[in-house]
Amino acid sequence: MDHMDKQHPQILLTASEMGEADKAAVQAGVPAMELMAAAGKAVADAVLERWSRCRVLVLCGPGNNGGDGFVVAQFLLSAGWPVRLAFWGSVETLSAEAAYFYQAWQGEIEAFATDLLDQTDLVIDAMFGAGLTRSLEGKPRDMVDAIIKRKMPVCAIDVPSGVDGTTGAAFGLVAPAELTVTFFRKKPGHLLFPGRGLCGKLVVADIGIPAPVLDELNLHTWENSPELWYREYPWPRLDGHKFHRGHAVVFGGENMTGASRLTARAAMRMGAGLVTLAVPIKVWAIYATAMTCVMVTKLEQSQEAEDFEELLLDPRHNAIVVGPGAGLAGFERIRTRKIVLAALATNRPTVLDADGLSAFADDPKILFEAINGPCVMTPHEGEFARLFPDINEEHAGDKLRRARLAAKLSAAVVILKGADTVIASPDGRAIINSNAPADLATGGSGDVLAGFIVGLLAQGFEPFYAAAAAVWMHGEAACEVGAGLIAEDLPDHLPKVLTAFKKQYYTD
Ligand SMILES: NC(=O)C1=CN([C@@H]2O[C@H](COP(=O)(O)OP(=O)(O)OC[C@H]3O[C@@H](n4cnc5c(N)ncnc54)[C@H](O)[C@@H]3O)[C@@H](O)[C@H]2O)[C@@H](O)CC1
Ligand SMILES: Nc1ncnc2c1ncn2[C@@H]1O[C@H](COP(=O)(O)OP(=O)(O)O)[C@@H](O)[C@H]1O
Ligand SMILES: [K+]
Repeated sequence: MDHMDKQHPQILLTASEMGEADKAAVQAGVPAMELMAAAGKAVADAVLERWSRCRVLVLCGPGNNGGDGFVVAQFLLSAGWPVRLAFWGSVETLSAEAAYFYQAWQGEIEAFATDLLDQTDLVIDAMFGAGLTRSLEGKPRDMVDAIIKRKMPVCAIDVPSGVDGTTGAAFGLVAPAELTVTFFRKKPGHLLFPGRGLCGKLVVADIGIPAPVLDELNLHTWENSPELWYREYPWPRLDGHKFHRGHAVVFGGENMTGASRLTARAAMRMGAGLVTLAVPIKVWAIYATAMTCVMVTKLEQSQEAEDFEELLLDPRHNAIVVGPGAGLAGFERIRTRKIVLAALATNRPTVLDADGLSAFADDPKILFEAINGPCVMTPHEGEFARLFPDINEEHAGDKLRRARLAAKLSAAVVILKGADTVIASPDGRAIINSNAPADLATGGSGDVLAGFIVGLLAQGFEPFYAAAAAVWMHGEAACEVGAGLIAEDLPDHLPKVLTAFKKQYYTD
């Protein structure tokens, strides 16, 4: 836990946390004026680097986002670019620093009008920042509408106006940016959809806020990176043997037999010393012929759950996964529930995925009450809605909060999957993943993820870190495979990912 440092470059700041950091910086002696000057310069530098000289329109809003816009405009003008500036707001309500840069702007100040776009090649969106909580209306809205219709290139300051920096939600219309320049640290809304898709390339600029100001804040959100968890990673011991690396147990069902096979193979690849697939006797042959390094064990007809319990009496079976292909049709639902409850009763690290979650849709409380040990749940949005309908409704549009509340309610680490997977701990910490390519949207990739997690749990990795590490490795493996990825490829590309990871992070 100690390594999830608040000063980490991976820490993410909500709009109000950014405000607090800003205040603390000013108290520490960095003038607000200097912060704004540095912010505007950083944006201008990023524009000069990305675009060649062209006609720029800077759209300034009523707050400090607009203040940054005045600075950018002046820098670009001084660099010899043709710049026009339009302001929507009132001079009287500008902050002292924004008012200063308003005065310092050497060009004309025009009113918002969409025909300004006729003579424009590049728009600088300095209308609203990350703290916006309602839709744009009136002139700013008309402007955004026109920018979208004309498909104009946009550089956004802090966030594309209309995106909530804290949640990534979009209020009404938002003009997508090609480049977004934000300050000091990323905000969750840069990583969560739809915000992430509207930011284009994201640049984080240092504007002189001293990192130690973060120590005083109560921060608990990070962008996923090995930096957060590599120090705790269960590296194989030089003198180790397979029993040092744990023994994962995977339950496999009768119909979707591929799912748990993917899970079992993924657990082996992740480094579990041994993996046992426990399956109903009538499908045993199917599994046994398909698996090689994975052991396949039989569960007797109509007493599968009891046999599963018996298997778990052996304390060397130190991590369990139930869900992929477990089955929900007819009697299978009851069996899946029993198997899940048997796993949870051991209080050993358990991963619940897919059917292992959906089997409790009628009464999720039974599941939550049974969770008394380390547990990682991996719902996709559909499964999440089944287990946490109230949280889902009440906090629609706020994935980070939904995952956090679900983790708290269930006392499990919750991995809310998707293109912007969130990993939440019951203690309130959360990590947003950002390395997963869209190629992962393919059947079976979630089953592989469940296997990666259990593989790390078997080796003794703490569940929150195991969850974050597995999600990151999953994304890296998918990047290794590239386009055309099928789920089978993921475990088989993991060795390259693990090797590169070890090369960069292992220290004896
Ligand atoms: N450390 C920092 O926090 C720094 C922040 N800076 C800039 O400051 C910005 C934040 O400034 P502000 O807090 O002033 O926020 P904004 O610039 O987003 O402006 C908020 C203002 O707009 C009004 N408003 C909000 N929603 C509206 C709507 N839908 N329609 C009409 N008016 C609306 C609010 O009442 C408020 O007056 C950041 O995005 C960034 O660009 C930079 O100057 C550098 C330093
Ligand atoms: N567009 C996307 N970009 C990145 N990752 C994605 C995307 N869509 C899905 N994923 C990831 O792929 C996996 C899919 O899991 P899941 O929905 O359980 O599928 P399945 O049940 O077929 O295995 C999850 O890890 C999810 O985060
Ligand atoms: K903006």
